[in-house]
Amino acid sequence: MNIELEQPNNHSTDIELGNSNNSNSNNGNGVQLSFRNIVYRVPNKLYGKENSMWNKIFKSKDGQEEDEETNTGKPKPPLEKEITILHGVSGVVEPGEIVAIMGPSGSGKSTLMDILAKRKSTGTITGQLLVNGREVGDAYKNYCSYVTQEDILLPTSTVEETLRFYADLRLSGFSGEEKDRRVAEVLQDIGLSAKAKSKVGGMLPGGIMLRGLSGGEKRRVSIGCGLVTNPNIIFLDEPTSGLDSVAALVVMNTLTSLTKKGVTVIASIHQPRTEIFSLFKKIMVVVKGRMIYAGTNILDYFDGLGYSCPAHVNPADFCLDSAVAIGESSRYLEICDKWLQHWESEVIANTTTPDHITKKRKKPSFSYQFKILLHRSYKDFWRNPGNFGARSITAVVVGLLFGACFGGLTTSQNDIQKIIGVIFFLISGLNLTPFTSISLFLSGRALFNAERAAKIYHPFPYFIAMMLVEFIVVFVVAIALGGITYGIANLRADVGRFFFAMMVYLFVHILSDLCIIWITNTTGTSDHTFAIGSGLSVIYQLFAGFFVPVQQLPVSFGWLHYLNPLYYGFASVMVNEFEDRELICPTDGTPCLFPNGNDVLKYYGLDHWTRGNAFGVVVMVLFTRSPD
Ligand SMILES: Nc1ncnc2c1ncn2[C@@H]1O[C@H](COP(=O)(O)OP(=O)(O)OP(=O)(O)O)[C@@H](O)[C@H]1O
Repeated sequence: MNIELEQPNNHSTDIELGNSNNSNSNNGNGVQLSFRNIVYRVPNKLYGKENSMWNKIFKSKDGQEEDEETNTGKPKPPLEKEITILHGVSGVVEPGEIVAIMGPSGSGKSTLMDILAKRKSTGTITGQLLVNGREVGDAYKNYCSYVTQEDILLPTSTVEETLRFYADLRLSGFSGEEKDRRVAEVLQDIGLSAKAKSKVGGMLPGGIMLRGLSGGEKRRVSIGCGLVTNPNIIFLDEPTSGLDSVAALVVMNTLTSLTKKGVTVIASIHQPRTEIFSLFKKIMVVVKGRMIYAGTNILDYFDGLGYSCPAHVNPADFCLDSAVAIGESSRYLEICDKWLQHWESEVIANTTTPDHITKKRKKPSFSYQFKILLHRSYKDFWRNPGNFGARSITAVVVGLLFGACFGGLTTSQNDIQKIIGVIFFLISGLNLTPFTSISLFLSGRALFNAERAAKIYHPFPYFIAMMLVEFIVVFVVAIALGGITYGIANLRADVGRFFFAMMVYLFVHILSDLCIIWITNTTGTSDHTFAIGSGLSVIYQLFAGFFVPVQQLPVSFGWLHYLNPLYYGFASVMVNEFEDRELICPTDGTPCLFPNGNDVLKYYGLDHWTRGNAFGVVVMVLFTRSPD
């Protein structure tokens, strides 16, 4: 990212967020947001390819490039290294104003809003972004909140808990009572005091539907999350999209009531109905990355350009249609220039800068973030027992089935292959179980991404809290599956060796779980996670040393087993089971293949391992992978 917002003459401000004393009221102190000459460019990914393609097509036979002047008449294509998305956009939003950013699809509304909310992390941005006439640097985010189009909320939390979570993480330094009071105020602001104890609801990971709030109510909870910090400006990406007309109007009334408390509301909208359109005090129209109007009387302005709104036509529809028509007309640039001149000569001249306010916000410590995140994860875990239930019941059933197949094994030669089989299939089963949680990890990822975009916590405490709760399931699954099978299969009867085997199974399971979490977070889709994860598992199992002892693997890729954590898990449990163990030889004169467990280890190429060394590698792999 390359942000080059120009510094105005005024110096950057020291910012101080109200402490507990001003938590009761909303700011009362709206802020003026002005942006000047915002230009946004992104690299043109097609630049290189397009260049060579056009060169091939339009090079004449003698190697000269052709253009308008040559006999083909075809113009040379514009081969710019960067695409300009916004071309010098300027505007002012006054304190307590409610502003709609409109424009045809792809005109740059979301881009402009992301830049105004300082959420753009790619491309080059130039221009000025001023709060009450001053540049406020990194502290800008203390002034504003951003509400995304999707309501990504934790379904198992109540409305009150959701807001309290934001209050805990964003109102550092406030006492518990002050946070409660702030949450109560926000509940009132969004009109959901009566639903404070209702669960948000929605589709739980695994497909169970939890009954909860309506779409409009969820949208208001999302707005509430943004209001907890008492922001001066709130940005909303299409706040009414996806809602029925009544719910959309309720959301808009909520936003309008905020402006009466001094909050500045800026929303991108598509085609609102007339009642909603009329609630916006100012309309900004962006067409092809340029502002063509920003003001309170759009219909008159368009009328002056020759676009008159017919009677009984939704003015929002009319504005959008006119914007499209302007974008396609030959007068487009002329109209943009006209607006620019008007902006420079009249709007800037008549704009006064309100008094400056200061805001400062303390960040909660990592340990406090961890505490809050752990508390929420723990509650979510118990309120959504489906995944835990399914995974632990499956572990018990599979353990019993393993027991049925491998029950009551002895150390006779006939049972040795079965002992090795049960050891391998336990490792393999624990490697595959995390696949049942892909949807759980994916929903966690969506929530994490949304909350991280709002920068309410650091990923590290989130990851540790999430893993600690996940550890409960992993522990139960590993011990249930491993313990039941170990007991019924009558593996080596030694308390120390039993606990050692359980430890290895637990670590192999944690490692496999982390692997699936990592793939889920990287790919972001269940299909890709399943494809990559299952491919990896097959390779891991193939090279674990069970199907083909490692010394018998082809030399060219036999080394792969060194990279395979399942191999080390398998090796440590095998050594645990067989080292220095007398095995029963046949008495009928049949040759005795493995008179001692050490012979089994030798046959499988595991005789150079101690159980501690092999387990040590599993632990090492776990700790080198966990930061992922
Ligand atoms: N990082 C980027 N790289 C390349 N193109 C981009 C990038 N960001 C935005 N654009 C392009 O800029 C244009 C404006 O995008 P933007 O999402 O702001 O439009 P919009 O007006 O919000 O559209 P819609 O109403 O359909 O959401 C689009 O053509 C988009 O493809």
